[in-house]
Amino acid sequence: MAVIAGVVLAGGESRRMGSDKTQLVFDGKTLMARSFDAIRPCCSPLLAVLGSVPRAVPEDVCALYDEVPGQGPLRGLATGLAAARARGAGLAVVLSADLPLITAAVVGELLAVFEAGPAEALLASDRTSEGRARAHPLVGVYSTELAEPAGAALERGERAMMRFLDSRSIRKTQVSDPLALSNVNTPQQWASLAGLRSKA
Ligand SMILES: Nc1nc2c(ncn2[C@@H]2O[C@H](COP(=O)(O)OP(=O)(O)OP(=O)(O)O)[C@@H](O)[C@H]2O)c(=O)[nH]1
Repeated sequence: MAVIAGVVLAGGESRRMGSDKTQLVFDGKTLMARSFDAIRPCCSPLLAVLGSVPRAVPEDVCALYDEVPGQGPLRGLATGLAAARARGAGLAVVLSADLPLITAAVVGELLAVFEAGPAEALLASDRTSEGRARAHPLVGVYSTELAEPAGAALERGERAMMRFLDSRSIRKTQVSDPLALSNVNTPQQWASLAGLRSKA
């Protein structure tokens, strides 16, 4: 069976949140743990890509550190894909660690769509309130062969993940549960999510 790694990027600084958002607890679990719960059914090995600072990771997860810290999610992606490839994985599901509503069902959908028409990456997408398609690069399936071009782009000074991805062969797909793609960046977003929950 093909090896599909599960990679969670969790090396950010959470400046807008003001405290480490990967360790915020939603429904009894940290956001980092929730991302791993979503990929665990389909993926092994499980890798957490931290920046340079150690963080708690689930027991079955291998913690890695960015090859060069402080360069943002594109470096986390390059580090995670290189480590996944070194462990024999041709593909990796890549998630951020700030997705309170992410589900294994969405991850399963992405893998099924990827297999139906492979590309270098398949990104989940939803629609903005103006109806424009919006891709979520940190909810996606990636060929681990992108590790090298991502590293080369970083060497050239590129930091913007979407600019790098737009230069590659990528596909986007709308998922059936767009709320699952909501990520939290600020205390206001976190509070409104908690409000949503208390109404449920
Ligand atoms: N490994 C790694 N992950 C990162 C890095 N920067 C951000 N991430 C992760 O990528 C995801 C999206 O991060 P952002 O919200 O864009 O950045 P952040 O640094 O966490 O937050 P801000 O400081 O508010 O921008 C989160 O899961 C972060 O933990 C990085 O330099 N390395």
